[in-house]
Amino acid sequence: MEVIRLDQVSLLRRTQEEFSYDLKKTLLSVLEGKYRKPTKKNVLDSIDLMVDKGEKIGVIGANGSGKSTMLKVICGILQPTSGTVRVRGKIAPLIELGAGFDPEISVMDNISLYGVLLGFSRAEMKERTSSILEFAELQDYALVPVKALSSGMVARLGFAIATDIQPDILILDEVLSVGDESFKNKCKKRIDRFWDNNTTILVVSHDLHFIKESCKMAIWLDKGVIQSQGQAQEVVKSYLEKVNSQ
Ligand SMILES: Nc1ncnc2c1ncn2[C@@H]1O[C@H](COP(=O)(O)OP(=O)(O)OP(=O)(O)O)[C@@H](O)[C@H]1O
Repeated sequence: MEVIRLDQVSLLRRTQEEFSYDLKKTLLSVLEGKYRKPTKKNVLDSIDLMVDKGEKIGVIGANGSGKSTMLKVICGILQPTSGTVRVRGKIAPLIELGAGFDPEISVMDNISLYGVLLGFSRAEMKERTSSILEFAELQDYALVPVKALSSGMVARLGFAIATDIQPDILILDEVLSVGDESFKNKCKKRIDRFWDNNTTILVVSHDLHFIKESCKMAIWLDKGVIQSQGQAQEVVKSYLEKVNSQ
């Protein structure tokens, strides 16, 4: 059964020049005749993708090739400029952990808020609050505003909420670097459990050995275009051939 489908998905983003827009610099460059109109670039270009339930897919490619952007489009964090995205089931986006938190309200209230963003009801989140606090090891911080937590604690909380129950789809960006060593081990164990079950997993990584060993399928993105997709062993092989020939 198909759980993710992208049809002709493209996403335009402003280039860095426009991003760091500076009026004084712009005026000067106009006066000096050096002004260049800022451009937009296709960060994702006509992506077609179909993912079946339970598949484990590695996403590889050079820096800036659009891997994280594609995952964010699948999670609904970014809207494509054109094309359609269809996702069936509950997604746990382990990407930009805690980005949806409200720093002014308490850890407990953020658990409800974040859970609702992920598609769970408030009543459901209330029942799960204690197990989430326990996993995040933040029981003593339940009533503290999130702005008073360290960044590692925020990431731990985000991870604990998103993975409290087994998601249908797990989105992982890079090897998890959440919290300290002992917390990392705890996260790894939880993810390994999802890996053994029927969860659909998409993982971005530069660790090609890990992708070959852990994922059956892989996608190679190059400048926003899918260069190749198929068996992980084959895709990694052709990616390495291209890299080594440069
Ligand atoms: N907030 C942003 N505003 C404008 N452009 C962005 C933004 N975030 C990323 N980009 C651009 O989108 C392109 C793809 O970035 P993305 O982060 O998806 O690449 P990536 O393949 O995940 O790279 P990496 O391996 O370095 O993590 C890059 O050219 C980057 O400069």
